[in-house]
Formats: sequence, C-alpha cells, structure tokens
Amino acid sequence: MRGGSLRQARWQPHVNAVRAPALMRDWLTTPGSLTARLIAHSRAFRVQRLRQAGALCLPDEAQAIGLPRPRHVWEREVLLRCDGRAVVYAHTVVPISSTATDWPLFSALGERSLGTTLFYDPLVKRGELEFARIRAGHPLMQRALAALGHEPAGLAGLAARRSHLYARRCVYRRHQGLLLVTEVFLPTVLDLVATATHRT
Ligand SMILES: C=C(O[C@@H]1C=C(C(=O)O)C=C[C@H]1O)C(=O)O
Repeated sequence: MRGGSLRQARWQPHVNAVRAPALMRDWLTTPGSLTARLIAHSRAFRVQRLRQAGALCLPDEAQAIGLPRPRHVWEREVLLRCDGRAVVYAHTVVPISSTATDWPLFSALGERSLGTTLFYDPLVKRGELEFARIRAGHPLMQRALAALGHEPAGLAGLAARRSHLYARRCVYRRHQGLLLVTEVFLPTVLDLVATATHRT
C-alpha cells in the first residue's frame, strides 16, 4: 500500500480533498441516507455489526465531538454489505459519561441500519459532511482491513466522509444525543454502479 502513514486524517469540508474519481466523489457526497442509496443499487443489503461497546474514541474524533482528548465513548462498527460484498466500513461514536454501560439507541439497533432509524426522524439533524483519505496506519484503515480479512490490491488509501447526527430524541441523561458517523468507502462501492448499470 502506498502513501504516508497517518494516525490522523486531514478532514476537509470539500470532497476534492479526497482526490477520488468522479464516481467515488458522487458516492461520497450522497445526500440523505447512504443506506437508502445502497439499497437502491443492490438486490440484498445487510448491516453486519462488528462491534458495539464502550471504547476510547480515535484521536481525530475527539475534537470533532467536543472532547479535549480521546475519552470514553459508545462505539458502533459495521460493514455495509450489498449482495454479499462489503462496500462501506462505518464507525459511529457517541460521547457518553464514563459510568454509562449502554446507549439505548444502539442496544436496540442490532443489525438494522442507523440510517433507517435516524434519518426519518424529524428531530434528527445532520451536520456538514467532511472528507478525507484514510491511509495506512490510520486506525480506521486497520479496522476496515481487519473486518474485510484481506487488503484490496493496489490500495492507496480509502476515501471517507463523516458528519454529526444530532438526535434530540436520544438525549439520555447527560448524553447530548450527538453522534459522529464516519463512513469509509471500499473500492467495491464502484462495482455497484457498474452492476446496476448492467442490470438496467
Ligand atoms: C447514517 C447512515 O447509517 C448507515 C448505517 C450505519 C450503522 O448501521 O451503524 C452507520 C453508518 C451509515 O452508513 C446512513 O444510512 O446514511
């Protein structure tokens, strides 16, 4: 894999920061629910839940969720699969109090998509999208590759986006209902369009 080793990505407000082909930029800037778009481009969509537990947030997530340094958060990791193929690795963190042992929304979610749960709730607001290229050495690259079980050939970093979701309905004790959702797009997402085009 080429490219420097970055434990922290440089998150930018414009998709050009990712330097990805037009098709990938189109997916990265998908407005609304990514789940809905993936469902529209595949016969079978599945959320594969990898992990859901308390954790230390990643160094480049702390500031984004208003923490002075990596602190205890509630973390959810999933692979989004279309027709069996993993196309997105997603990492969601929620700042919680260090004594919290659960975050009700997550525990009820299971393998339903966060998107279908939150995006249709008028009380949920989405913040601006940020974009970055995740390179070797970044924790999210390591986790995505571990989840995949292999390293796609010729990988020169992965395009990613993140945004805040503010779920007012989820304000629970002192948890202000803020989620940071990071989606790392795997190269396989581009095959979806080719397959879908072939189908039409
Ligand atoms: C926010 C969305 O939910 C998707 C599903 C996720 C999950 O179930 O953990 C996480 C990130 C998203 O890719 C969406 O569909 O846009």
